[in-house]
Amino acid sequence: MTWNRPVPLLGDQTSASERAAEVEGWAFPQTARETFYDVVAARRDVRRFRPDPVDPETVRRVLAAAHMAPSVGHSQPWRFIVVSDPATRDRAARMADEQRLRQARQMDPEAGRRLLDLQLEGIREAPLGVVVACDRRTAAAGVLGRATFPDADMWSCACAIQNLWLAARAEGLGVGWVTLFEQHDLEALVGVPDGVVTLGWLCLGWPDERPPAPGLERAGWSRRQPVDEVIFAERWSEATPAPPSHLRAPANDAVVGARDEADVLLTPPGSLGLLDRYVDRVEAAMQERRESAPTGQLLLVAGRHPVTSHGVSAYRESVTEDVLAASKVGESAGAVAAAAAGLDFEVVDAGTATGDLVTSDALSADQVSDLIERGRGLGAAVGSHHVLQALGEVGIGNTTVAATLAAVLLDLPASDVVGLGAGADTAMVRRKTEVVEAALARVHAARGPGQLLPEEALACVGGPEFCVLAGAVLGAASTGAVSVLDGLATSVAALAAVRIEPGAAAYLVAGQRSGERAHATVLEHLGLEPLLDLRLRAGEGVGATLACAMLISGLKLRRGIGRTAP
Ligand SMILES: O=C(O)c1ccc[n+]([C@@H]2O[C@H](COP(=O)([O-])O)[C@@H](O)[C@H]2O)c1
Ligand SMILES: Cc1cc2nc[nH]c2cc1C
Repeated sequence: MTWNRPVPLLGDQTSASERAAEVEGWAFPQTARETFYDVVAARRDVRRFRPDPVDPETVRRVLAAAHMAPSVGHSQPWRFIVVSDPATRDRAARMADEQRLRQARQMDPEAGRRLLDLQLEGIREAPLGVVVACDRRTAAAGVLGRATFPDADMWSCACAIQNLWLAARAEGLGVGWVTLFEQHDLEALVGVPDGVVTLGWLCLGWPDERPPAPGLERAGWSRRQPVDEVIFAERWSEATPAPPSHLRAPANDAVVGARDEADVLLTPPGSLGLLDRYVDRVEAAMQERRESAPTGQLLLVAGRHPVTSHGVSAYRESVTEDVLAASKVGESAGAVAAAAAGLDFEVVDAGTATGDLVTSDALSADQVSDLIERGRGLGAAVGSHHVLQALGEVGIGNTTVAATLAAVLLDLPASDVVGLGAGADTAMVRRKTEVVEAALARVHAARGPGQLLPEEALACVGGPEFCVLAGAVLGAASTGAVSVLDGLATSVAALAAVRIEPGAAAYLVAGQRSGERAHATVLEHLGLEPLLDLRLRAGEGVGATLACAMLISGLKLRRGIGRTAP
């Protein structure tokens, strides 16, 4: 049965099939595009103006274009103070002249003379001045996008200036941007309050020069760099090259194909929220693998840790052996969870670390590379049968190891990474923190400052299951299979894997966020939002398995929901 596509009454009414049929359908006609590029190429910093007035309607069109500029978090922080009073323009011109003389004095005589030759009379001549101001009184943290780039509001105002400039050029008006002011002088001149800053003075009027090339270029101050000198491929060209990643994310057409496929369902696009985003990821992987049935396997990896001698776990080490044995007969939590979710199950003993982190490295470099290789083989084997690899671990004491590894990989203090593990009390948390601090101090003393390579971190403060799990992520990704992470330990292992091969990040799903302290931070660094948040601390891949069941339901929804006509 094919249903009518529910066309939304709001927003974008195009369908995925329309967009796919004509990817260039958003372009303007050829002549309009040519005109646009002509305007961009012909924009000049104009310094000489005719005294003729500018029609207020034209000024308004130009300012409205400025107001159409992009702004961070749609904050529209710009304000345009339009100055026509000749007395104010005179005072601004005098201030700029003063700065020009002051700067010329500090330059070598030749450059100074050329600065003095520069035309600044535009401030007096142009009938209008526009002081562009940025209202910065909203806290950066309150604006989407400014918490991380606090100056993005100023850049938004610069975008507005560029819009104004291009619109003015199209109208035949000239604009000259003058920043030869002391900030506070200009701000006082037009009376802006505290917390509002100016981006300079724009002279606006009919031009009395029509320069074919930039004035500073003609005056020999500078030249337009060839465009190829400012475009780098992939990375800054002076930087040392990143380690090559052999892994590739699913091709763009697979990712877009997965989304397009979802667009024709009889449900609002993206209605499954975060689950939809992860289903897109798995669908893209399945398209590349030319697979139609979503199946998965839980890989449960066990490890043993001499750090337990420091009293960091509420349980005896023998629990690890019990869980291993129970797994073999299908009675561990992980084994039962896998069966309940319809996943295949494999348990692997990765062995015992040889050091306690505090007095010696957990593993040798050779052990680490052997264990990673072993993991690669296991992950690739899972990937040869299944698109989903749920990851789990068991290892009494390994939350202390996971915390230390997270601290080393992310440069965090012990207090930010130590958690309750399988059931620590306050005294044990204190002891765990001291152990992590001691391990970090040993690493810093032995290796000095600077980041360790992921393999070095695994050797210094890792453990066998962490190496095997990191390898399993890489091995699965190499076959195009997606790894579903469980608690802190599997996530830290995935972080190490992504440090080894950045391409692996596209093949990860955060199954859950556990109660372990550092888990949220590690997931943030992986750029992953957790599907579930149940305060689990079961380990053994129980959370990953629950998330896999949900992913498989999501994939089945995708396949089962009725299709609509394009
Ligand atoms: O997955 C988690 O976030 C998680 C949180 C707390 C404990 N665990 C499990 O408990 C064990 C480690 O806890 P601990 O206190 O001995 O470090 C290990 O076998 C994990 O599978 C797991
Ligand atoms: C019983 C038990 C089972 C576990 N499975 C993973 N970690 C564990 C810790 C304990 C204590």
